[in-house]
Amino acid sequence: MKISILGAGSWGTALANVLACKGEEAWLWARRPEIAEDVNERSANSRYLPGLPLSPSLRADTDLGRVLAGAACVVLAVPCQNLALFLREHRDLFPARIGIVCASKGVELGTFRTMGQVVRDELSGLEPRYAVLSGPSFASEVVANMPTAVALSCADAALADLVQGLFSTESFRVYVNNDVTGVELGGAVKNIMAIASGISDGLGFGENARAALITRGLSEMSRLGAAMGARPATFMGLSGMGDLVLTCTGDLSRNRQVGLAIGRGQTLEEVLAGMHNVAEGVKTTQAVHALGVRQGIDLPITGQVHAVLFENKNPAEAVRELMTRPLREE
Ligand SMILES: NC(=O)c1ccc[n+]([C@@H]2O[C@H](COP(=O)([O-])OP(=O)(O)OC[C@H]3O[C@@H](n4cnc5c(N)ncnc54)[C@H](O)[C@@H]3O)[C@@H](O)[C@H]2O)c1
Ligand SMILES: O=P(O)(O)OC[C@H](O)CO
Repeated sequence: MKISILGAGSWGTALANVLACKGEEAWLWARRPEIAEDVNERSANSRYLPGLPLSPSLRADTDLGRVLAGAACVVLAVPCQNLALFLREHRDLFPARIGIVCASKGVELGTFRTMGQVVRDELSGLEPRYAVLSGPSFASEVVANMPTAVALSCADAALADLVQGLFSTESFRVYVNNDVTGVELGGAVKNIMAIASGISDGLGFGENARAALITRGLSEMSRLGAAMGARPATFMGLSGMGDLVLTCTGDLSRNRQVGLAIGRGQTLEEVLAGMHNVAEGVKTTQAVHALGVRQGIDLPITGQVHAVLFENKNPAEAVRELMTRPLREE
């Protein structure tokens, strides 16, 4: 069975490699020819996963038509803010009723669309079947075959079964649920909390502060989710609490690294200028903050991260304001 993975950054490559290692026919679409060449000739993606050998059977190609032709299933690993345009430009290449597995985590700026909504809108008429794969999963650990568990959410039980079986290995365990909105929002909001946690650590605050941010971040994520129709229990799972803990504490998180640098005194522009990977939490902070304001949902940590990133607020002052808000019940 042919599976096409679109986006040859860290995560698309890692997921394609899981499939290739299992003997599945995984075709990775790369925007840049030098990445396709690195994968095909050296079984490596030195730009995004330096020092990590990939399966010799993994194939990459820059021709999207060739990658998509005859695919049984398509995995999307393109950054969230670029996904709509990408799908719009290439929609003619997508087969009707194709199974889509979105692996990107974020909310679209300006429209507040989750990636499921983006896929539905941009591929309307083609009736794609949609699933989202999310959870605590650093790409480099997945490529190194370290144990990882993720959530796959899908309203279509047949597609859920197929994708769960396709991706599951001894070191990559896939759990299934059908709360697509909950899984998507968990994956998006945890990136904002990872920036918050990085800022706190960068300021020199301790483990108490980080634990508070994780716990109150979970509450914030659940509040937003409830307003958007997600199930509260979903946020206690891998795509909520699991990913929140990983990215708020794990230094492999790019979002946490953005926060750390800002807490230590760099500006957002300086941090982003020095990164070649996407930190989805930056734009998702703008999107979720605006969504919260519009819908009247109380999102205090998101609001303070937004103020630090985009309103020039001093990070220490942001922490002080969070600590001195009106007292309330937990
Ligand atoms: N890296 C991880 O550990 C990890 C794990 C889980 C989920 N994710 C999610 O996966 C998504 C992709 O992240 P990543 O880590 O692979 O990012 P990355 O920065 O490593 O790579 C991004 C990839 O997207 C491509 N790209 C950028 N703009 C594009 C466009 N306009 N059209 C087509 N392709 C474009 C780049 O060429 C690159 O191949 C993000 O939403 C991220 O949150 C990442
Ligand atoms: O590096 P980050 O912060 O984008 O996090 C990567 C994954 O989302 C972790 O599950």
